[in-house]
Amino acid sequence: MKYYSLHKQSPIASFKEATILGQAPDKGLYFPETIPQIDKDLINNIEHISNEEIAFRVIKPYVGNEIKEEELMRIVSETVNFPIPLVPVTDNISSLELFHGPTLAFKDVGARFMSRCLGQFVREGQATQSGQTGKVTVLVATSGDTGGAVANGFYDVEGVDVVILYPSGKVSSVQEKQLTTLGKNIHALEVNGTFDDCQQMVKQAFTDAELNKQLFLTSANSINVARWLPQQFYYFFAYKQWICTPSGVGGQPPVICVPSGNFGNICAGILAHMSGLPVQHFIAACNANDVVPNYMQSQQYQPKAAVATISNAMDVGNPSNFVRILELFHQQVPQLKEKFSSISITDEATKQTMKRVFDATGYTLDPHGAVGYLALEQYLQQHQASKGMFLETAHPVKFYDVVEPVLHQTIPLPESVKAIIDLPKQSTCIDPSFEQLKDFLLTNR
Ligand SMILES: N[C@@H](CCOP(=O)(O)O)C(=O)O
Repeated sequence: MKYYSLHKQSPIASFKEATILGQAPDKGLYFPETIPQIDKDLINNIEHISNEEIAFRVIKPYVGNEIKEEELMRIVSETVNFPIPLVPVTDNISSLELFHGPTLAFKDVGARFMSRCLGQFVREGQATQSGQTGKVTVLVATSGDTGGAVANGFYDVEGVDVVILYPSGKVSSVQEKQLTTLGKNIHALEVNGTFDDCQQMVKQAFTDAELNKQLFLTSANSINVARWLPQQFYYFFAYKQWICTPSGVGGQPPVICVPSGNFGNICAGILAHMSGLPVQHFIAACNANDVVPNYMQSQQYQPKAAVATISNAMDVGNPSNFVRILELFHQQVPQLKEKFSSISITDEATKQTMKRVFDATGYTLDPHGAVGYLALEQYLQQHQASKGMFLETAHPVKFYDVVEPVLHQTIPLPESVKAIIDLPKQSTCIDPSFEQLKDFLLTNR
């Protein structure tokens, strides 16, 4: 598999090159030259195939021979070694629980896969250039969940330093502890700005000649193909379970609703579908950050400053991966509209949904899941013959300060949260200034 830059001004890259670079030199996102078609046997017999094998067969065409088969099998096995259950919530809505990994969010899948691939390339000595320190510096911007997952995935990985930028005061207290308490090779920069400022500073770093002469920088956001592509796995795991539920047993493919911020997750789902995974329709559920819902109405893509909401991991005003979605549909809006809708949900409606669903079913939604649930419910009201699932992208405990007062319930702390909740935060405060990021990187290399 080869990857081209969506800006079409950079040389074609291999999986290894695209992983190591993160973003193409012309600032474009890498995109696969072809969309591999999944062997029909995988879909037809999926309920008899292990998650490890599904993941291996899905990712293998994207990796090619750049990682040995037995090594790739080890990487995918370690990536998906926790449960990803599909849980029925009502007669026509199920929840794909993606929060059973180490940092309690869907980002664990991509972060674990990418950290292991990059670790392998570093060990092989292929991730350094002359004049640099021999270390790779992973830069990542987070609105909440990516930071913790990347910190956990890369913690103590030899030859890799991680620098996480997060918007001060705009992530939950559990998310902040996850990304600021590990120490060792993990450094947190608390930026006095928004997620978009953080993302912009990170992207600028990849194009700064002086920085790139002295440091080997890469990205662990979903702009990196090794973070983005493995997110396809759980759409296949969802389908494997879906066909065994009353909703899927007649062969009707699901509507899938994805709480969306940077749009890497839903973009991976659409890619899986285009490779052959049966899906009826995709819904991108957004909070008040409604750039994509607006685009679907007006066909005008107008990024705007992110606004803070209770589903903070989706507080993104300029989603990086929407360009990949347009590319998947060859920039054809009618085809896009047939398969993809986007709905914006307010904070008030999010809270009401959390309460209503808990009272009616006993199911605890986190604020992101509640946005997904409500958007799906609204869609199904207009499409009564359909049934679907939403992705429950994070554990409600990550947002206990929002969830507990709404439900009037206490959410028990899992061991992984108990272990960090009282640890001191270690972070460096900076302004949303590229020069300050650059100083930090050059001083701390
Ligand atoms: N929602 C994200 C924002 C970054 O998204 P990514 O998938 O590109 O890493 C977060 O939680 O940080």
